[in-house]
Amino acid sequence: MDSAPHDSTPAAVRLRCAQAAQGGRPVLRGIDLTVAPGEVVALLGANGSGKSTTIKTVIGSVPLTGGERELFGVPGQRFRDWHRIGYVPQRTTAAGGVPATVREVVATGRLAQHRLLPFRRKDRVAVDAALAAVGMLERAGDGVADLSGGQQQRVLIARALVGAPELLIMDEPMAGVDLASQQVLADTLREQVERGAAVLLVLHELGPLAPLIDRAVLLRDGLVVQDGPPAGSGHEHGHDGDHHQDHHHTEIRQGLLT
Ligand SMILES: Nc1ncnc2c1ncn2[C@@H]1O[C@H](COP(=O)(O)OP(=O)(O)OP(=O)(O)O)[C@@H](O)[C@H]1O
Repeated sequence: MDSAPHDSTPAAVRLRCAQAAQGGRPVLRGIDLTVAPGEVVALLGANGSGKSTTIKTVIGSVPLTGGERELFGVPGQRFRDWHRIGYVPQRTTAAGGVPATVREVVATGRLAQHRLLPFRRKDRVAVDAALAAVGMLERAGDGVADLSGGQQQRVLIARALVGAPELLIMDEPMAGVDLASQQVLADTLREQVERGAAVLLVLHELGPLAPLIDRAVLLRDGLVVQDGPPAGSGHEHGHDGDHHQDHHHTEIRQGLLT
């Protein structure tokens, strides 16, 4: 969890003064964001502050109207190595009525890997391993529509993990997830961090993931207003009794940002 990037190793994610609009209205007004290899960064902020839009500019589904984006040192427009990135969208976008089994959904996470060649044994092994990692192997043949919200979330995470990505991007992975699934997600994330993956995740509160977070980046109205170790992590600067120094830290500690 060394957050200091080596000079020769490009950041997994770099946004510089990123600007973006939603529905014709400016939403990001100049975001600077870096995720180093192996680093775990949480994006926090009130509803509408631009967290999801920031994630979407990183993966390219919302275009920048200004500023720059690099993935693994490559300008966003030229980046093609999508197998290096696992993405877990906000669950509402992938839920209801999908007529697919758990195994089929997770298998789509291998598409970038084998470039339209038929699935082979190692793909099947990878799918089973990802399902086992999130405790869903025994549900592999079930329809995703029959699962609880927390179980669906585990399936989406298995899909993102099945390609062993170097960068895992997750939008509110804990939202609407039961406690048992939250624990599975925290354990899964810890395993990814231990194998060296970088992680960028949107969170409403740090909650059970707090011990895994290297940096918390707080957004407000499309701007970064705080970027540093999460309060209470033991990494933060400052002195005991410095209560007045930074009320954003207090917001992060409380994890209540709305
Ligand atoms: N597809 C869209 N069309 C129009 N406006 C949008 C769209 N998506 C987001 N917005 C607006 O952009 C702003 C930022 O939204 P964004 O989803 O990035 O915020 P957020 O910080 O992720 O909040 P939340 O916690 O509610 O998801 C909000 O005002 C939102 O209403």
